[in-house]
Amino acid sequence: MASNRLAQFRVFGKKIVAVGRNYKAHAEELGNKVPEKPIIFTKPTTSYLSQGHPIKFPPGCNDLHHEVELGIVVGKKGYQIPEEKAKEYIGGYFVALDMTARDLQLDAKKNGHPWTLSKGWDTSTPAGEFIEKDKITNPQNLQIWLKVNGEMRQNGNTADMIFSISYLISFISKYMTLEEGDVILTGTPSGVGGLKGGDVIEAGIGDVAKITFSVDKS
Ligand SMILES: O=C([O-])CC(=O)C(=O)O
Ligand SMILES: [Mg+2]
Repeated sequence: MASNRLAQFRVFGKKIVAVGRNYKAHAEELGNKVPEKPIIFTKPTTSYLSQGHPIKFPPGCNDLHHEVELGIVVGKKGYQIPEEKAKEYIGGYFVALDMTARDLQLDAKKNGHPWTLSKGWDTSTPAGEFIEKDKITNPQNLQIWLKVNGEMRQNGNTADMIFSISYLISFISKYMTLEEGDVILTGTPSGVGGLKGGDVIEAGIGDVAKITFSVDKS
């Protein structure tokens, strides 16, 4: 991928594919079973938010949660990608937040309904700048962390993913073509929690990348 700007994956990326409960400790903290195969959902690209703009509460939400995640930017088109070739399809990385209206999601879960609105409203995917692939030697050994108002809330390591990045690329592409600029959100470690208006979120991947976003409850 030539340019290193977020705009790059906005322009080319057609979809955001997200993975749920990919860290045992997070599945358990919300009282969910540890999955035997990846739980996949999608978010619209209109949910992207770049730094300098506030995260908004969606209508009807009183329990807005942060979820920091390692984002993978797909580097080239592929369908039914073998796991051993998956790394060739990684174009780069970014720090992402999979913002979640936990009360709306709980309601959807109870009724067996999709999570789309609880994960997909405008501003629900705050994203950092594109990180070149060669800046990260081992994406399965990265600290991912998130602070709210300076206090550490999430502090995990990508080594603890249940399903590896290569496995996820192979699994997702069995069903849908991955295209250049599409992104995969690889799931959140434990420590998710509620936010209020005026909170400031800082999150990052080790010392490679950091993002800052404020929360607006108006
Ligand atoms: O909402 C959830 O708990 C599922 C999810 O996105 C994650 O695990 O990252
Ligand atoms: Mg998530």
